[in-house]
Amino acid sequence: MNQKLLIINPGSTSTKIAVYEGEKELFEETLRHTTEEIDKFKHISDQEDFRTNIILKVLKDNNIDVKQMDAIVGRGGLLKPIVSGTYNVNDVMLGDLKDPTKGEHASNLGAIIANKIATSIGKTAYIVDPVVVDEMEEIARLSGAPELPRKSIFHALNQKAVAKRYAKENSKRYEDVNVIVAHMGGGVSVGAHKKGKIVDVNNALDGEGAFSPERSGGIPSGDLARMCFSGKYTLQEILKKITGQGGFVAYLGTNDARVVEKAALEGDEKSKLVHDAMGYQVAKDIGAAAAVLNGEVDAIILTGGMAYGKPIVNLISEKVSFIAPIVVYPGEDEMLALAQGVLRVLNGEEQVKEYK
Ligand SMILES: Nc1ncnc2c1ncn2[C@@H]1O[C@H](COP(=O)(O)OP(=O)(O)O)[C@@H](O)[C@H]1O
Ligand SMILES: CCCC(=O)OP(=O)(O)O
Repeated sequence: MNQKLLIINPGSTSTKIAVYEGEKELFEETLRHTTEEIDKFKHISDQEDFRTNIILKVLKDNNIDVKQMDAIVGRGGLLKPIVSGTYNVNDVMLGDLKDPTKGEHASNLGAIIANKIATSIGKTAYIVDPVVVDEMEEIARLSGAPELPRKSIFHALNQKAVAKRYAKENSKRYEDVNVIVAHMGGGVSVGAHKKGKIVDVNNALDGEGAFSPERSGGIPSGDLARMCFSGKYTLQEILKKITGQGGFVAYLGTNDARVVEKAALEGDEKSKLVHDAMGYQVAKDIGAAAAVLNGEVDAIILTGGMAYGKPIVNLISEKVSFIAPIVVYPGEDEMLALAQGVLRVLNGEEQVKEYK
């Protein structure tokens, strides 16, 4: 009999919920969160009740009985760097996710909420391919400051899922293709996938790569250092400028790319400039990833919520289609990928991993 799974996927601008029976989606809903809603909370872990309550309400409103679930699956957050796979939620993991000094991102809530619901019904909670999956080559880890090595923090789950989908749709194995994936969500990551490994990717959380609806992306380091020591800001305020209140939020006061796109199309010059600048930066990162892959690129995949936006897709495509064919998978395949990761474990095809 097919197993029933509740899937919980907290993103920086949304909470996505799904129920699967085997690989069949029975229910899916995306709840979008405005900057005002999210900004009320000092720490990500403070959002636990807010997001849990809306999840339980959505389930109730749709007559879904959580007790019927065989397992609960959450998006995995800011843990120590680990290999790709399915992990059961344990106390060490929960301790790291609840410790704000280890990093803060909405994905931390995936395991926390999944565990809370799983415990209440006596079932197990899992995560799959958390944002800290690390397959970077050694050469990619060096920044110019030895005490500040580069880190692999990105949309690992969807990057892997869409790259595998591309390979399958082209009758190839993921391990036999080179692709560049640009995930454009609340954060933006551009990954270079070389024969089944993501050998380089920007840290999508912490001030690397293109700016995004709510992140600064890479910013001038010297000016940032001077801003930090100007006496005008606390550490918390500076970190917020990088993650949460950067990008579209800083320029335009919204994390909603649909609002920015609409204003740009209606002639608002600032919205158009900011919208186009983000596309320009993503295109530059795709060019850099092509260099990582020595120009041997089978496809460039544009994905994430913003890949629904035709103007941004067109802008990026115009700049990088000389490198390889463009494939657009709007939204993400994260819910199915979370379900599949746990089904492989429940069906005995894969060993569950233990986070230490
Ligand atoms: N139809 C659309 N056109 C353009 N942008 C969109 C569309 N739908 C969603 N988005 C934007 O995608 C971004 C969120 O992407 P998503 O991958 O869902 O992110 P997250 O998981 O970080 O919440 C938001 O800025 C949202 O406004
Ligand atoms: C923490 C990296 C992944 C990321 O940025 O996710 P969102 O786009 O959901 O914020």
